[in-house]
Amino acid sequence: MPASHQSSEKPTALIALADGQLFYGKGFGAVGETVAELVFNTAMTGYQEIMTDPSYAGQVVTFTFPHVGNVGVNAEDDETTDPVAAGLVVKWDPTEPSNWRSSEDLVHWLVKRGRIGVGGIDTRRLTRAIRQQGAPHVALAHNPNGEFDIEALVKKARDWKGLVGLDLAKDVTCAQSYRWDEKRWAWPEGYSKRTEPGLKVVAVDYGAKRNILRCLASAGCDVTVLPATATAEDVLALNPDGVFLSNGPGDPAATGAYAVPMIQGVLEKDLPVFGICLGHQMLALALGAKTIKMNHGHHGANHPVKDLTTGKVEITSMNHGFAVDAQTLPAGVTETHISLFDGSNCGIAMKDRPVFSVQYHPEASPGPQDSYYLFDRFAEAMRARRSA
Ligand SMILES: NC(=O)CC[C@H](N)C(=O)O
Repeated sequence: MPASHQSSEKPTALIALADGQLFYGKGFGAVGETVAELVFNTAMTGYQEIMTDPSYAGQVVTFTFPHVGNVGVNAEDDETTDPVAAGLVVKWDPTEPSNWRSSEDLVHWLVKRGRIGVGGIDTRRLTRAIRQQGAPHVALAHNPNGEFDIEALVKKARDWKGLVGLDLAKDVTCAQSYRWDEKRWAWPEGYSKRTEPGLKVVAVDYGAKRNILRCLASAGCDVTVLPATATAEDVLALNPDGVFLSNGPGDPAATGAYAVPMIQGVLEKDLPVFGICLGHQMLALALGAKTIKMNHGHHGANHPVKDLTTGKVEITSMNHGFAVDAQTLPAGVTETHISLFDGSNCGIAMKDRPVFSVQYHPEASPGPQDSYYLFDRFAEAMRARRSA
């Protein structure tokens, strides 16, 4: 069993919460400081996908599962080019990786990519603090000589303005449009390319995870990705069969300032539209509903969701700190999915139109694959429109 950080060792990392609570640990990865919102994730696998999920911009992730780093890091599982989460907090220090796909260990990967890790933390206590006070603002510091200016760190955490009102999609979106043809990973060939003619999908990138694009390709879509600030004219000029709205970081209300007019322009045409997570929230805003900040959000790979249209329960992957307020859904829009943890909204659809979205992550990366059917539902809607 790896030893967690012992209190007799001099701590080399500090997590300072805005309310003054301090958590000392052992630093690894990059040296330095960062200020962010602190969330916890309950997934037992997929730390690499979690660290590289662009929706985690502005957040430090506490892993409630203790064995993080044990399968190393590989060249295939990044959800975007670099880690986006601001840092990670774990109970056990990462051990030597053991996995046939591992090409690097987590610690060096974090060093190269400038992300701080903190080990030896009582993550149950920290998670309880997050649940009790709502996702706190924190300053994370890693200093090998163990010296910390505690007051300054607490002040930095306190002064940080937080995610409400913050548009981060602009920071993580692609700079230019591009085509995507890689399909989902499968044994034994790994990733393969879509070669057959496909349904033309424009995916608007607010911080898209690669596995979402792969799921679209596997469902038969010929995907063109456009930057977050694309207008309805840009989207419609490509004459798509359907429009996809991606996940992404930050406050949907802030990103909605430019995304909502684009979505409303697209909705004037009778096109299938599918949104995931931030894309779900912005579709809801475009339809006239409101979003709210949750207490500590949902982050994990074990979240039960009920599909109200079929009565089926799916176990899902989630990562969101905002939610659509179902009370504000206008006439003509139904709630299609709810969380069985807290009843919060997890999906909407327009009545009589193939326009729908979910709050969770059907691309399952990391997490269960119960919800892949949504990509097929989107593809079927596009095929139906073509043959109408
Ligand atoms: N995964 C996502 O797209 C997250 C959406 C949004 N930033 C939230 O935290 O709720």
